[in-house]
Amino acid sequence: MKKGKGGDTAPDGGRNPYKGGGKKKAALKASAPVQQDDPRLLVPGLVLVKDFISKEEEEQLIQARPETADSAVEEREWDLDLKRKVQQYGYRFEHNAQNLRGGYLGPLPDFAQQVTARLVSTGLMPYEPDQMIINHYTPGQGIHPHVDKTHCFEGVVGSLGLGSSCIMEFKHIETGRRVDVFFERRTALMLTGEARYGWTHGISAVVSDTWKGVQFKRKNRISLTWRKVILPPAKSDGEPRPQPTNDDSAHIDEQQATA
Ligand SMILES: O=C(O)CCC(=O)C(=O)O
Ligand SMILES: [Fe+2]
Repeated sequence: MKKGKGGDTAPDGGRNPYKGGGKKKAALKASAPVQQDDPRLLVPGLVLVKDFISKEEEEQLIQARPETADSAVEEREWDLDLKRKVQQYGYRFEHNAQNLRGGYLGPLPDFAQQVTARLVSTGLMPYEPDQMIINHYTPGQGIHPHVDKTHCFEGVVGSLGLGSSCIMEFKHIETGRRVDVFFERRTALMLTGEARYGWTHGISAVVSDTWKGVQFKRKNRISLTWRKVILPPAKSDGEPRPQPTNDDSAHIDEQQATA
């Protein structure tokens, strides 16, 4: 897999096209299956791949999460600062400061290696991700509407939902138009292009979701989110020193820093 800056290997992999220097939009991969209502049309750049992993893989990932993992998996404390439990791998994003000054925590974990590789080999992720966040939600927990920080992360962000379905709410930043998307468990949800930069996404803090008249009770839900960080050039000692510029004022979270 060719490494490099976003945009050189895949559709919409580049920097924020809303800030100039945008890359031309390319067609979505023909092979990517899409769920009901074709959300690509409603939220351009949104890609949903149903059954991206099998039920067995889902179970393995849930069991392998670090709090229950054997010694092969790096022990990692859950970060309880937010209203949901969070763990991070790769580069650490500081939720309070909204930057990458948390430094490098090490490679992405082995237990997620297979699914990470699949994201890349299928072309969904146009580069090797070097940051992964695990969110753990109990019923009634969610995530505020936000745009994943554009000064910290490249143009494609991928999430995989485990254990529970939910509704992800998209809101167009300029028009306020809202689109709800049923985010089924085992589905890979990719934010590219306009979906990445022009819309917020969030999950309501509710105990059940109603989709097409059917009520879905929330269960414990774990999501894995892969991103590639935007790093400044390494310092002379060879240690990468994340020093993102704070050019993201147009894309702040609606309510608080969450992503
Ligand atoms: O839980 C999810 O599916 C979404 C997580 C998310 O948006 C994020 O961590 O930025
Ligand atoms: Fe996000």
